[in-house]
Amino acid sequence: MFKHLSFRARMACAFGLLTFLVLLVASVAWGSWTIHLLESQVRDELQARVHAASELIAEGLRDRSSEITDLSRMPDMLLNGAPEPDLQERLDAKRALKMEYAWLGVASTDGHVLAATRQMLVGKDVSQHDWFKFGKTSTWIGDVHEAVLLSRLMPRNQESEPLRFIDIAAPVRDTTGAIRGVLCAHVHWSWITRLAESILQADAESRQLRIYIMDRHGVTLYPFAETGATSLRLQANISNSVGELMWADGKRYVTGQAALRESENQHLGWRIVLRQPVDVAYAPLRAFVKEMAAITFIVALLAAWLAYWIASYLNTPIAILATAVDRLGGENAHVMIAAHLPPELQRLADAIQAASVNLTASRRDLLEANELLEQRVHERTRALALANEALTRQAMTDGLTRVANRRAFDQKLTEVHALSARTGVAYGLLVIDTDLFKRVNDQYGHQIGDSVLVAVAEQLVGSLRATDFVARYGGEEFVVLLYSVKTAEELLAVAEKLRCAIEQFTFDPVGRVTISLGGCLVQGASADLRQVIQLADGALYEAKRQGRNRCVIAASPTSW
Ligand SMILES: Nc1nc2c(ncn2[C@@H]2O[C@H](COP(=O)(O)OP(=O)(O)OP(=O)(O)O)[C@@H](O)[C@H]2O)c(=O)[nH]1
Repeated sequence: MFKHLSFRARMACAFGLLTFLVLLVASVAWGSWTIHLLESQVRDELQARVHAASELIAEGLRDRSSEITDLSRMPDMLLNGAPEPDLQERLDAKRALKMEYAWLGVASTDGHVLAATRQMLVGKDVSQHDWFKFGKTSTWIGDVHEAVLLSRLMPRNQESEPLRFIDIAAPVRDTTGAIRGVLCAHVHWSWITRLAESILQADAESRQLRIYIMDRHGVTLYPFAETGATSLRLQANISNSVGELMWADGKRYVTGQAALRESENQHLGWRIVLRQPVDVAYAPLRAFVKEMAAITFIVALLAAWLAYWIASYLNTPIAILATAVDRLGGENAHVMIAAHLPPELQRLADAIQAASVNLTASRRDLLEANELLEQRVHERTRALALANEALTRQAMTDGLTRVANRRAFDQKLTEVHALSARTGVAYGLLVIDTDLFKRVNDQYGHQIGDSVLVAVAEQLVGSLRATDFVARYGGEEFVVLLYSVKTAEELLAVAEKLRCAIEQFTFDPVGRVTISLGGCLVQGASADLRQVIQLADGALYEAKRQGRNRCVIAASPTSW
């Protein structure tokens, strides 16, 4: 898949992947840490609040308990079993001062109310009430309960909810320490719940924060709507805890709980519980995760661009080297790498430049060698041509007289005859025989005979125009082709000229030598070659017959 990618693309992919992985790991680690931190903040806040509520209620109960204890120790509250005269006013004053007191009263040792705020329940028998039973021995705080006797006598703030109290009772003793009665205060349950609610801020509803007061068995005491329900299994051994718990409604809540701090005479076992739905509590986390994903995406884009830029930057020197290597294969292999490169690549660049210099030198040498070779080939070819020409000339030249031989004559005659046949221009043919040459040989020897033949050839050539053709036909016979003659008379004149030239030449040591000539004027179209030769030979024969050293021109074949 990657093998077709360029080096730059591969590096960009590698850098991009690496950056992406680093980002992924970093964002996961950072995200996990931040989520853990935010979760801890949510839990810590819940725990702090529920702890504050617990402390508020504990402090309130302790203060009320102290107040009732102090009040019960008022000297001479019950004189000889009867309330002192202004006890009624004192109880009313206390209630007026602390509105959480619903009712304050003092009962005799036989359980009859002797004095009470607004004289409510005075004379009533309370001997069966817990507060009376337990209050006779020490200060006692009772669990929440609905109003029994007072329910019809006292106004209710919330019609939907029954009047509920907690009781605080303390023994009333005389100066000897003997029990004279029991002082009891009914404290509004709503005062407790307000203390609990007070730790919730204005945004509690929007954040769906809800506070509970539960007894030691997890039965809900507050809020009223869930009173008696067991909404949550409490963790009995954990006085202060916070965590995500499944509630009875099947939903998960971040739940903080704190056991009520109690004094010796207090055995309520309440737990204050504060809960918030998990999805609401961790909503900021979801927002955070979205923001983080967006930031990671943007950073990944930037990283991808950065990776491409780095890949391009790193690839630049390699691209320069690759271009230089490409140029090595070009016509001009001379490479100059001027870029500033890292040391490792600079070594490579130096090697390429050195290779370029060597290559250039090698090419120059090769070029020179080629030129030299071409020159030699040319010279050899020329020499061969000359040799061929010489061979051809040799093959066409008579070895003794250096004029053309019979083969050359046959070839020339064929060409001339054909040309004449085509153009209609006549040519002349002379056949020349050295007279009585046998005697020369016999008398002077063959070598002298040869020199005579050579001299005859020279005289013939010297007497003719350069354009005329002289050949040795064989033995002591020569032939001449003449292109410039147009009539038999002209041909005869040339023949006579040749005859005279030989006749007048002195052949050393032979002296005079004569030749006989037979000739004919030919128009190529009028006869074939064989006829032309026979005609000239016939004329020569006639010249011999007439006594030698003479010229005979045969009649032209056209006239036949
Ligand atoms: N030295 C020499 N002699 C040659 C050569 N070719 C031919 N001869 C001689 O030339 C002579 C020709 O003799 P013949 O044919 O009898 O004719 P002739 O003696 O010239 O007499 P006519 O032709 O009748 O005038 C012969 O003796 C040949 O041997 C040659 O190349 N060199």
